[in-house]
Amino acid sequence: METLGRVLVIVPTYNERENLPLIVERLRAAVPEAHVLVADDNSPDGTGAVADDLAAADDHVHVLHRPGKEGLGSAYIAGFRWGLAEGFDVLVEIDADGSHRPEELPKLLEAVGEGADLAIGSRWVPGGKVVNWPARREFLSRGANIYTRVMLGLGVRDATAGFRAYRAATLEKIGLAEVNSQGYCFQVDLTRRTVGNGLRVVEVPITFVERVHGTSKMSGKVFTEALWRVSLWGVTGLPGRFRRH
Ligand SMILES: Nc1nc2c(ncn2[C@@H]2O[C@H](COP(=O)(O)OP(=O)(O)O[C@H]3O[C@H](CO)[C@@H](O)[C@H](O)[C@@H]3O)[C@@H](O)[C@H]2O)c(=O)[nH]1
Repeated sequence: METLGRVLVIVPTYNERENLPLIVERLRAAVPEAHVLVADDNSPDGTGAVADDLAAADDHVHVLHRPGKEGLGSAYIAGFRWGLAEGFDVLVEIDADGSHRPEELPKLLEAVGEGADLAIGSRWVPGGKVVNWPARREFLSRGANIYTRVMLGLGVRDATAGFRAYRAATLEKIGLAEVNSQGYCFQVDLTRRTVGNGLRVVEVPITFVERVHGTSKMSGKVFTEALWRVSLWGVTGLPGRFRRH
């Protein structure tokens, strides 16, 4: 297995005051050498101030304050740009709410170390599962992934997953400047760009646990954006049209 270099875990937050200290503590324990970047969209509940306190107490924790709620995709892109500028070699996405278990991050990093350009923590491969998700959410996620597979033919079972590890070189290659998807379809967008560039995607089975504190930011707007964008990508071209070489 190759040495990974410096790892940055990006945690996007919108109203995650209760969850943030827990996830940061678990991340720091699970992968002590990794740095953590909280990308907060000026959460009304004061998550930004909680993040500042965590950063003041730990030199491996950093905060990106953004002026207002601009969506998950835009928060991650800002985090990626920060991480690439700081010279990190692997950039990780994880939800703040504990749905993704930091204790499973070493498995994702191992997959990158073994040659994956993108490792996805997947609910829908053998060995993957969801715990405590309402039937409606499970139906929506499974349905969205089946629809995405049929429309885009990416060969990925959990293209909407939000627990991921990217090589920096992957993010540099896939054209972040052209990404304008905002909600959860951002995950599909980056997946199709990675596949379209001929890079290697590996799905690692994970257990997704429904949050205990706070609420999901899933909304009609997020759902509608995903539906029309995936349809558009499906009818306008194969992943190959994003190939940059
Ligand atoms: N900065 C910022 N963060 C946001 C925003 N919207 C959501 N987040 C943060 O993004 C993470 C995921 O949001 P949730 O609202 O908790 O997501 P979910 O409904 O549990 O959705 C999960 O499943 C989706 C579908 O499979 C995934 O696409 C998604 O990434 C996530 O894993 C959380 O840490 C949340 O605070 C935003 O506009 N700005």
